[in-house]
Amino acid sequence: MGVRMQLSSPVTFVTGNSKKLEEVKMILGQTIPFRSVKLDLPELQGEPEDISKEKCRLAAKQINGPVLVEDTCLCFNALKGLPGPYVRGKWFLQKTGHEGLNNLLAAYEDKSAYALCVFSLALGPDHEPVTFSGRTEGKIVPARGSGDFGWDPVFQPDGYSLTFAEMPKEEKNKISHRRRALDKVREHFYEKDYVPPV
Ligand SMILES: O=P(O)(O)OP(=O)(O)OP(=O)(O)OC[C@H]1O[C@@H](n2cnc3c(O)ncnc32)[C@H](O)[C@@H]1O
Ligand SMILES: [Mg+2]
Repeated sequence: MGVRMQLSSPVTFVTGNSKKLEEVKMILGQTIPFRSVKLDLPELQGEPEDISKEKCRLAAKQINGPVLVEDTCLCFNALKGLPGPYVRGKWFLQKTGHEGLNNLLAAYEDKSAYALCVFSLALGPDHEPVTFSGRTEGKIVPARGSGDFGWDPVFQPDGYSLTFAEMPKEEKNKISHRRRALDKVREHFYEKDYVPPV
Protein backbone atom coordinates (compact mmCIF):
# COMPACT_ATOMS: atom_id res chain seq x y z
CA MET A 1 0.00 0.00 0.00
CA GLY A 2 1.51 3.33 -1.07
CA VAL A 3 1.13 6.86 0.17
CA ARG A 4 -2.49 7.73 0.67
CA MET A 5 -3.74 9.42 -2.46
CA GLN A 6 -6.17 12.20 -1.72
CA LEU A 7 -9.03 12.45 -4.16
CA SER A 8 -9.58 16.09 -5.14
CA SER A 9 -13.34 15.62 -4.69
CA PRO A 10 -15.77 12.68 -4.44
CA VAL A 11 -15.80 10.47 -7.51
CA THR A 12 -18.54 11.40 -9.98
CA PHE A 13 -20.35 8.53 -11.65
CA VAL A 14 -21.40 9.81 -15.05
CA THR A 15 -24.34 8.10 -16.73
CA GLY A 16 -27.55 8.91 -18.55
CA ASN A 17 -29.20 5.70 -17.33
CA SER A 18 -31.15 5.84 -14.07
CA LYS A 19 -31.52 2.03 -13.77
CA LYS A 20 -27.75 1.64 -13.93
CA LEU A 21 -27.34 4.27 -11.27
CA GLU A 22 -29.86 2.48 -9.04
CA GLU A 23 -27.85 -0.76 -9.27
CA VAL A 24 -24.51 0.94 -8.71
CA LYS A 25 -25.93 2.58 -5.57
CA MET A 26 -27.26 -0.76 -4.30
CA ILE A 27 -24.02 -2.61 -4.98
CA LEU A 28 -21.62 0.00 -3.64
CA GLY A 29 -23.73 1.00 -0.64
CA GLN A 30 -21.56 3.14 1.64
CA THR A 31 -18.26 1.56 0.55
CA ILE A 32 -17.19 4.20 -1.97
CA PRO A 33 -18.52 7.74 -1.58
CA PHE A 34 -19.65 9.03 -4.93
CA ARG A 35 -22.04 11.48 -6.48
CA SER A 36 -23.69 11.08 -9.84
CA VAL A 37 -24.24 13.33 -12.79
CA LYS A 38 -26.57 12.66 -15.67
CA LEU A 39 -24.65 13.36 -18.86
CA ASP A 40 -25.20 11.83 -22.26
CA LEU A 41 -21.73 11.21 -23.59
CA PRO A 42 -21.26 10.09 -27.20
CA GLU A 43 -21.63 6.37 -27.95
CA LEU A 44 -18.17 5.66 -29.32
CA GLN A 45 -17.29 2.56 -31.32
CA GLY A 46 -14.50 0.03 -31.13
CA GLU A 47 -13.27 -2.46 -28.53
CA PRO A 48 -15.20 -2.27 -25.23
CA GLU A 49 -12.13 -1.27 -23.16
CA ASP A 50 -11.04 1.45 -25.60
CA ILE A 51 -14.59 2.82 -25.78
CA SER A 52 -14.75 2.97 -22.01
CA LYS A 53 -11.39 4.71 -21.62
CA GLU A 54 -12.23 7.31 -24.23
CA LYS A 55 -15.63 7.97 -22.63
CA CYS A 56 -13.85 8.34 -19.29
CA ARG A 57 -11.40 10.92 -20.69
CA LEU A 58 -14.31 12.94 -22.08
CA ALA A 59 -16.13 12.76 -18.75
CA ALA A 60 -13.03 13.73 -16.73
CA LYS A 61 -12.58 16.80 -18.94
CA GLN A 62 -16.20 17.87 -18.50
CA ILE A 63 -16.32 17.22 -14.76
CA ASN A 64 -12.72 18.35 -14.13
CA GLY A 65 -12.29 15.88 -11.29
CA PRO A 66 -12.36 12.15 -10.54
CA VAL A 67 -14.91 10.25 -12.62
CA LEU A 68 -16.27 6.77 -13.07
CA VAL A 69 -18.09 5.74 -16.24
CA GLU A 70 -19.62 2.45 -17.33
CA ASP A 71 -20.56 0.75 -20.55
CA THR A 72 -22.44 -2.47 -20.94
CA CYS A 73 -22.31 -4.87 -23.88
CA LEU A 74 -24.56 -7.81 -24.64
CA CYS A 75 -22.65 -10.37 -26.67
CA PHE A 76 -24.05 -13.38 -28.57
CA ASN A 77 -21.58 -16.22 -29.07
CA ALA A 78 -23.25 -17.36 -32.32
CA LEU A 79 -22.60 -13.85 -33.68
CA LYS A 80 -18.99 -13.76 -32.43
CA GLY A 81 -19.78 -11.19 -29.77
CA LEU A 82 -22.30 -9.01 -31.62
CA PRO A 83 -24.34 -6.93 -30.95
CA GLY A 84 -21.79 -6.31 -28.17
CA PRO A 85 -21.00 -2.62 -27.85
CA TYR A 86 -23.63 -1.73 -30.46
CA VAL A 87 -26.37 -2.55 -27.95
CA ARG A 88 -25.31 0.59 -26.10
CA GLY A 89 -27.21 3.80 -26.18
CA LYS A 90 -30.90 4.28 -26.63
CA TRP A 91 -31.36 3.23 -30.22
CA PHE A 92 -30.43 -0.40 -30.72
CA LEU A 93 -32.79 -1.99 -28.22
CA GLN A 94 -35.51 0.50 -29.04
CA LYS A 95 -35.49 -0.69 -32.62
CA THR A 96 -34.99 -4.44 -32.17
CA GLY A 97 -37.13 -4.84 -29.06
CA HIS A 98 -36.81 -8.03 -27.04
CA GLU A 99 -38.30 -10.04 -29.86
CA GLY A 100 -35.78 -8.68 -32.32
CA LEU A 101 -32.93 -9.74 -30.04
CA ASN A 102 -34.32 -13.28 -30.07
CA ASN A 103 -34.84 -13.15 -33.83
CA LEU A 104 -31.21 -12.28 -34.37
CA LEU A 105 -30.42 -15.74 -33.03
CA ALA A 106 -33.26 -17.60 -34.77
CA ALA A 107 -30.94 -19.08 -37.39
CA TYR A 108 -28.58 -20.50 -34.76
CA GLU A 109 -28.77 -23.41 -32.34
CA ASP A 110 -26.41 -21.62 -29.98
CA LYS A 111 -28.35 -19.11 -27.85
CA SER A 112 -25.52 -18.55 -25.40
CA ALA A 113 -24.56 -14.99 -24.59
CA TYR A 114 -22.69 -12.94 -22.04
CA ALA A 115 -23.18 -9.58 -20.45
CA LEU A 116 -20.02 -7.52 -20.19
CA CYS A 117 -19.70 -4.45 -18.03
CA VAL A 118 -16.68 -2.17 -18.27
CA PHE A 119 -16.06 0.61 -15.76
CA SER A 120 -13.33 3.20 -16.22
CA LEU A 121 -11.97 5.39 -13.48
CA ALA A 122 -9.89 8.54 -14.00
CA LEU A 123 -8.72 10.65 -11.08
CA GLY A 124 -8.93 13.78 -13.21
CA PRO A 125 -8.50 15.12 -16.76
CA ASP A 126 -4.72 14.63 -16.64
CA HIS A 127 -4.87 11.04 -15.43
CA GLU A 128 -4.91 7.90 -17.56
CA PRO A 129 -8.15 5.91 -17.04
CA VAL A 130 -8.01 2.42 -15.49
CA THR A 131 -10.61 -0.16 -16.56
CA PHE A 132 -12.41 -2.92 -14.67
CA SER A 133 -14.53 -5.56 -16.42
CA GLY A 134 -17.13 -8.01 -15.20
CA ARG A 135 -18.79 -10.74 -17.19
CA THR A 136 -21.83 -12.96 -16.62
CA GLU A 137 -22.60 -15.93 -18.86
CA GLY A 138 -26.13 -16.89 -19.86
CA LYS A 139 -28.48 -17.40 -22.76
CA ILE A 140 -31.05 -15.42 -24.73
CA VAL A 141 -34.67 -16.46 -24.14
CA PRO A 142 -38.09 -15.04 -25.09
CA ALA A 143 -38.83 -12.08 -22.79
CA ARG A 144 -40.01 -12.85 -19.26
CA GLY A 145 -40.39 -10.52 -16.28
CA SER A 146 -40.63 -6.80 -15.79
CA GLY A 147 -39.48 -4.74 -18.76
CA ASP A 148 -38.07 -1.72 -17.01
CA PHE A 149 -34.36 -2.25 -17.58
CA GLY A 150 -32.93 -2.87 -21.04
CA TRP A 151 -32.48 -6.48 -22.11
CA ASP A 152 -32.96 -7.97 -18.60
CA PRO A 153 -36.14 -9.88 -19.69
CA VAL A 154 -34.29 -11.86 -22.40
CA PHE A 155 -31.12 -12.69 -20.45
CA GLN A 156 -31.15 -15.87 -18.35
CA PRO A 157 -27.89 -16.34 -16.45
CA ASP A 158 -26.33 -19.83 -16.41
CA GLY A 159 -27.46 -21.96 -13.45
CA TYR A 160 -30.75 -20.06 -13.03
CA SER A 161 -34.26 -20.68 -14.32
CA LEU A 162 -35.15 -16.99 -14.04
CA THR A 163 -34.23 -14.12 -16.32
CA PHE A 164 -32.51 -11.07 -14.79
CA ALA A 165 -35.87 -9.29 -15.03
CA GLU A 166 -37.65 -12.01 -13.02
CA MET A 167 -35.07 -12.06 -10.23
CA PRO A 168 -35.31 -9.89 -7.16
CA LYS A 169 -32.83 -7.03 -7.60
CA GLU A 170 -30.62 -8.37 -4.80
CA GLU A 171 -30.26 -11.69 -6.66
CA LYS A 172 -29.27 -10.01 -9.92
CA ASN A 173 -26.85 -7.76 -8.07
CA LYS A 174 -25.09 -10.79 -6.54
CA ILE A 175 -24.16 -12.33 -9.88
CA SER A 176 -24.41 -9.58 -12.47
CA HIS A 177 -21.73 -8.31 -14.86
CA ARG A 178 -22.07 -4.96 -13.06
CA ARG A 179 -21.49 -6.51 -9.64
CA ARG A 180 -18.42 -8.37 -10.82
CA ALA A 181 -16.93 -5.24 -12.34
CA LEU A 182 -17.74 -3.15 -9.26
CA ASP A 183 -16.04 -5.72 -7.00
CA LYS A 184 -12.85 -4.93 -8.92
CA VAL A 185 -13.43 -1.19 -8.67
CA ARG A 186 -13.89 -1.53 -4.91
CA GLU A 187 -10.77 -3.68 -4.64
CA HIS A 188 -8.82 -0.98 -6.48
CA PHE A 189 -10.06 1.72 -4.09
CA TYR A 190 -8.96 -0.33 -1.08
CA GLU A 191 -5.63 -1.23 -2.64
CA LYS A 192 -4.83 2.38 -3.48
CA ASP A 193 -6.13 3.36 -0.08
CA TYR A 194 -8.55 5.93 -1.54
CA VAL A 195 -11.07 4.63 0.97
CA PRO A 196 -10.62 2.28 3.92
CA PRO A 197 -12.33 -1.15 3.62
CA VAL A 198 -15.61 -1.49 5.48
O1 LIG B 1 -25.16 6.92 -20.15
P1 LIG B 1 -24.75 5.50 -20.16
O2 LIG B 1 -24.13 5.05 -18.85
O3 LIG B 1 -23.90 5.12 -21.35
O4 LIG B 1 -26.12 4.66 -20.23
P2 LIG B 1 -26.77 3.94 -21.50
O5 LIG B 1 -28.21 3.69 -21.22
O6 LIG B 1 -26.42 4.67 -22.76
O7 LIG B 1 -26.06 2.52 -21.42
P3 LIG B 1 -25.00 1.84 -22.39
O8 LIG B 1 -24.42 2.85 -23.30
O9 LIG B 1 -24.06 1.06 -21.54
O10 LIG B 1 -25.95 0.90 -23.22
C1 LIG B 1 -26.30 -0.35 -22.75
C2 LIG B 1 -27.65 -0.76 -23.23
O11 LIG B 1 -27.91 -1.95 -22.51
C3 LIG B 1 -28.87 -1.72 -21.51
N1 LIG B 1 -28.34 -2.23 -20.25
C4 LIG B 1 -27.22 -1.82 -19.58
N2 LIG B 1 -27.04 -2.56 -18.48
C5 LIG B 1 -28.06 -3.45 -18.45
C6 LIG B 1 -28.43 -4.47 -17.56
O12 LIG B 1 -27.73 -4.74 -16.47
N3 LIG B 1 -29.53 -5.16 -17.84
C7 LIG B 1 -30.26 -4.91 -18.93
N4 LIG B 1 -29.99 -3.96 -19.81
C8 LIG B 1 -28.89 -3.24 -19.58
C9 LIG B 1 -29.12 -0.23 -21.44
O13 LIG B 1 -30.47 0.04 -21.10
C10 LIG B 1 -28.77 0.21 -22.85
O14 LIG B 1 -29.86 0.01 -23.73
MG1 LIG C 1 -24.38 4.98 -23.30
